[in-house]
Amino acid sequence: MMNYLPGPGETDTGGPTPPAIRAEALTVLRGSRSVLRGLGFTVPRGQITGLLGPSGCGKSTLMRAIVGTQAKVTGTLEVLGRPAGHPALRTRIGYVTQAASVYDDLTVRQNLDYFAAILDPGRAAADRRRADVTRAIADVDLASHADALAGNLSGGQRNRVSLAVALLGAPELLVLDEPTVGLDPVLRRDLWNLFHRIAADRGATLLVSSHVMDEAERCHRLLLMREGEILADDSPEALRTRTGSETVEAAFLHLVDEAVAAGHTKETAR
Ligand SMILES: Nc1ncnc2c1ncn2[C@@H]1O[C@H](COP(=O)(O)OP(=O)(O)OP(=O)(O)O)[C@@H](O)[C@H]1O
Repeated sequence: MMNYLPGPGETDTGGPTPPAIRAEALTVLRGSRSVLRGLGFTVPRGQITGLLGPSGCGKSTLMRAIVGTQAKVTGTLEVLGRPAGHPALRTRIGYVTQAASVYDDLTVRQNLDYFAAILDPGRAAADRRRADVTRAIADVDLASHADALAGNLSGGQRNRVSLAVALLGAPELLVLDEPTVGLDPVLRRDLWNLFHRIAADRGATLLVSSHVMDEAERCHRLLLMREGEILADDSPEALRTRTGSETVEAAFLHLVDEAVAAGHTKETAR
């Protein structure tokens, strides 16, 4: 079951702009296991939403469902007003997986030229492509390495090339799967500053996963996950206040304890 709503620029329903993402009773099977179970949440436009939770809780699976590459998805999942995976969404979403997707035998600029040519083909678009590539390289602060072979870059620099590829075409929604993993504190800070610039300057929506709880404090909103379910969908401040916690990490642990206690109560009542 996938609902359909017209996107911007299409036959208008006259209603308000839909959220960047809306899920209702969203379930995903991997093999025969239910790895996402009845999720319901919305992701607002123009903000950074953090998707946080321990390893294996289903963050990557949820991101794959959102970008339309995950099989066995049931329930409602709308992205920018369209059902997830709709062909019209391809150029409106940028997706960065955990493994950097770059060609080692091409330079940074050649990598971007290649992906730009797929996104925006044809001779007539050559000037636009060149400008787009130069902007994306500058956005991720790699102008000084534009002519370096990707294979000679550090892990953090390669991650930034992947991010630059996702920024081509100025997508409305960026889905970034653990983009800061393995980066040193300075690079992590710089990348988060870049995410905020992208949201503020372009009004883009960012969904960023992490299992490092201190990154939660950098997000406008949080989706906290555990074992295939959403534990909380709120701002960091509201979460801390609601749970009487000093940090989002403490709030998360508080919510886990609550969920475990509720589970025990249910078991005992049976
Ligand atoms: N190809 C697969 N086939 C079957 N089950 C899978 C497959 N890939 C992942 N899973 C299972 O789905 C669940 C969710 O995995 P997922 O990769 O979405 O978690 P995650 O929160 O992104 O983890 P991490 O932070 O370690 O990347 C896990 O229990 C995992 O074992």
